[in-house]
Formats: sequence, C-alpha cells, structure tokens
Amino acid sequence: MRSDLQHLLITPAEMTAIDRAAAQSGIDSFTLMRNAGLAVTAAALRHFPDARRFVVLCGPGNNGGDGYIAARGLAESGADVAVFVLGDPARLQGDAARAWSDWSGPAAPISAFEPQAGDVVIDALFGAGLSRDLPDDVVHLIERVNASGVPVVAIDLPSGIDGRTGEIRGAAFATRHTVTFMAPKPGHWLLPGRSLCGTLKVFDIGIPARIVSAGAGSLRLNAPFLWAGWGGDLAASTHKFKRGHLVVFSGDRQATGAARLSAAAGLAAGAGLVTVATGKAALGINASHLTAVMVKEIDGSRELTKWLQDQRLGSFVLGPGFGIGKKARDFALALCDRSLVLDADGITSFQTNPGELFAALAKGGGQMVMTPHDGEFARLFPEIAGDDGLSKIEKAQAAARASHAVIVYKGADTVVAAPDGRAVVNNNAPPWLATAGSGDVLAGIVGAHLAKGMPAFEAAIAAVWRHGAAGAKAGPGLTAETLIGAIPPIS
Ligand SMILES: NC(=O)C1=CN([C@@H]2O[C@H](COP(=O)(O)OP(=O)(O)OC[C@H]3O[C@@H](n4cnc5c(N)ncnc54)[C@H](O)[C@@H]3O)[C@@H](O)[C@H]2O)[C@@H](O)CC1
Ligand SMILES: Nc1ncnc2c1ncn2[C@@H]1O[C@H](COP(=O)(O)OP(=O)(O)O)[C@@H](O)[C@H]1O
Ligand SMILES: [K+]
Repeated sequence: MRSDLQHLLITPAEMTAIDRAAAQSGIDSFTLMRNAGLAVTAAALRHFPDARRFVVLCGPGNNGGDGYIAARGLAESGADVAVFVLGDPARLQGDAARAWSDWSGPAAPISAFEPQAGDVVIDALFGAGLSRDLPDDVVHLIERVNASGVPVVAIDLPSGIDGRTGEIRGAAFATRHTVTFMAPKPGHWLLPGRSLCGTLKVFDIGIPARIVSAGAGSLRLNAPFLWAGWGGDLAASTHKFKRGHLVVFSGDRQATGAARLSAAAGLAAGAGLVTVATGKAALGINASHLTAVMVKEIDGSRELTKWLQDQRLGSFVLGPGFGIGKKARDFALALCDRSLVLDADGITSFQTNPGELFAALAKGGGQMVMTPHDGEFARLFPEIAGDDGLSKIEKAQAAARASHAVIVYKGADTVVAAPDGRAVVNNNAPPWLATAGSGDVLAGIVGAHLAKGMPAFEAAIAAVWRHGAAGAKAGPGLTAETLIGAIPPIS
C-alpha cells in the first residue's frame, strides 16, 4: 500500500464519492468488491490457518457483499464456512446482490449463530454505511460474540463503529484484525474505535491513487512527512539566535516547576535560547533551579510590553503553572501579534470571555497554538464540546475556526486542527504519557518549533509526534523529567 494513501484519513462520505468517481472513470465496481472480499479471505487464512470454521456474518449493504465474496473464497480454499445473514438477502441490491447469488452455499439468520470453540468470525455486517444505532438483535449478537472470546476479523470497520467519529453505536465487535480498503477512516484512529480494530491492514483494491487523492479532504494521520523540510541537520553557520529564542512565563513562588519543565523541553527540542520570564517573588527560586535556561524578571504588563520590543524573542509559552486570572489575560492579549503557545491556566483564564481572546488574535495577526485537554476544551468552547453529533476532529476544526488558533485537542488520540480546516490525528502516544507535567513538556516543544520559525500547524503536529515518540522511547514509568531527555531529533 502506498504510504501517502496510508496517511490519508477518508471519511465515509468522501469514500462514497470516491467509489462513485471510480465507477464514472469506467472501473467495474464488482471487481472492486471482489478484490475487497478476496483480500479478507487471504487475511483470514493467513492469520487463522488452524480455524475449525469460518463464520461469515453478512449485513444488508455492500459490506455484506464483501462478506459473501470472502465466504466463497474461503470455501473454495477448502475451509469449513458458515454464513449467517442479517435481513433478507433477496432484498440486496447491485453488487451485493450479485455477490450473494455467487455464494451458492447455505445461509441462516444471525439469530441462529452460537459461537463455538475454533470459530473465527468474519464481520461483514456494517462498514462505512452504518448510519444509526444498531438494532437490539445485532447488539445482542455482538455482545455474545465478544463474550465468547472467538477471534473476529472485521471487513472495513468493526460493525458498530461509526467510521466518521469512532463512536460506538450501541455495541461493536472487539476485533483481532481489521481489513480496510484504499485508506483508513477517522473511526480507525479516533477513540474508542481505535481500541477495537486490532491490527489494521489497508488493502489496495485497485482504485487509482489519483482518484483517491482527489476525493480526499484535509484529514491526515500524523507523520513526519507532513513537516518535511523543517527538520534536518544544522548548518555549520548556525548560531543560537538562528535556532530561535523561546520565552516561558513562570507562575508565582509556589508554582514554578511547570514553567521550568516547558523551558527545559523547549531547549531539548532545539530552541537556541530559552528564557523563563518570572515575577520578582519567584525570581530567586527560578534562578536557583536553572542553568542553561536564562531568567528575566517581568512583573507586569508594562515591563512585558517594553521587553517585547526585542523582536529576537521568537515565541512564548504562557499557561503552565501560571495562575488563572487577569494577569494571564493581559499577558496573552499582549502577545496576540507574536507566536504564542497558550496552555493550561492561560486557556482557563479566558473561560468567561473567550471572544475577547479570539478577537484579539484576529486583530493582532499573530499565530497561536492552544493545547487544551478535554476539560480546558469544554471551558473555552462549551457549545462545540457539547455537540454530540461532532467527532473529535470536527470539534477541533470548529474550535480552530472560531478562535483563529491552531488547536491541539489532547488525549490518547490527540487531534490537531488549523483554522483553514487541515487536521491530523496522532497515533504514536503511549498511555504512560498521562503523568503530571507531560502537557508542560508538549507546550515547550511546540514553543521551540515556533521559535525556529515553523508555521503554527506544522509546529504543533511535529511537537505532538515528537512528544509521543519521546514517551515511547522513555517507556512506562517515565516522569516529565525523563520525558524531556528522550525527545528525539526532529526528523
Ligand atoms: N469503498 C469501496 O470502494 C468499496 C466498498 N466496499 C464495501 O462497501 C461498504 C459500504 O457499503 P454500504 O454503503 O452499502 O454500507 P454498509 O454495507 O456498511 O451498510 C449499509 C446498509 O445498512 C443499513 N444500515 C445502516 N445503519 C444501520 C443500522 N444501525 N441498523 C440497521 N441497518 C443499518 C443501511 O440502510 C444500508 O442498507 C464498505 O464498508 C465496504 O465494506 C467494497 O464492496 C469494495 C468497494
Ligand atoms: N492515555 C493516554 N495515552 C496517550 N497520551 C496521553 C494519554 N493521556 C494523556 N496523554 C497525553 O499526555 C499529555 C498530558 O497533558 P495534560 O493533560 O496537559 O497534563 P499535565 O497538565 O499534567 O501536563 C497530553 O499531551 C496528552 O495528549
Ligand atoms: K464490518
């Protein structure tokens, strides 16, 4: 499978349009269905050579059609095959009807299926066409199969997972393997869908890459080629100012550690210089804990404005441990014409009047990366967060549009979205990143990227990827401190 297609995320609606475009270009749609079904036959035989029986569960659409082809392929290879159907196969249409008529073996209703030891289930109930919650009989079937522990291979998507959102519509198979076609869908990588797909195989059924690419929108799976040109070796002529100067604002005496974590991460991620800007009360504490990172006393807005005349200050991180309130708002508003990472308390400070921030950013013309977790996201974008019809991707996109900022919507399936609609889903973050200070480290890496001149979207996606890679390298038991030491070079 071509790697550029592997990194496209295609929504079910886009995939339907791509199918149509393929048919209009003269490609025979039944050939595509046969290629899909036989890919599943091959995967099932490869993964389960010792299966006693393959049980193919076929639904009312083209996903079911793929299932009949897979069943026939398995039977022709000599395997024991049983087919169970949802609905009346006589009502199937088009390619699925033809696939059904080519399956000349017996078929029983799904209610008759009792999982047995040695069974391998091929799930062809629903794929991209799932459009509402599953009926009770299907929910009960899925629960029975999941409880039995028999392995499941899903065609396209585990039935019950919404391909657009990754949400479970009543119940979903927990599968060992999922075989999808041409490109992954958002539901394969957004949670909870991701946790139910098992290993994901993307199979090329023969739709030309140009048709797939032309029909794809602006969603991608995060990967280094998306920020190609921003990594690479340092030139001999490089000096520290060329690598960029990052500023991190410290909180008060009792909350200085978060800023130092961000600052240390920014330095490790490649900023040439890093300064912790601190109020007078915390100056001594910060100074006594910092070595390569510099310290600058900035008490209030007036001093900040004066200092900002230095245009070599390339980027700013505001929020980690900073404290919630007017000072955070004043500082953020003063930075709306610069490159700013707004995190944690910086985000929460605008809870009661987010519009003030968004308007200042639109007016200031700077670039901002906001890094909310679920709670912070809901504080700043309550209506978007509360819209259950939207996927996490669509929520991040709506928030980016509303705020004019790049949104890093954090979590195990972090989504990064830009105001222009581009979005990526990240998939390299291990669960042990859920530790105090891990978000501060991420903010520092984003800040380092902005300091070296990366555009906000590329700065954010590269940071999320390096943060995940650092987590994987540091391993379980990492702390925010050890995470910083594991940040890999920008690739
Ligand atoms: N993308 C492609 O080019 C190809 C797609 N193929 C297959 O086609 C599938 C999509 O086919 P369809 O669009 O027919 O969709 P599905 O087969 O996923 O399901 C559509 C059918 O299910 C019904 N339905 C939807 N939600 C339901 C619910 N909750 N309860 C009961 N019934 C429900 C719909 O009314 C419709 O009859 C893909 O997942 C893939 O497996 C393959 O045939 C190969 C070619
Ligand atoms: N289960 C998880 N799997 C992978 N990454 C996670 C998981 N939970 C949290 N993370 C990541 O860890 C970081 C935590 O950030 P945050 O919630 O701000 O924590 P803190 O404020 O303690 O630094 C984010 O980058 C988030 O995406
Ligand atoms: K399926």
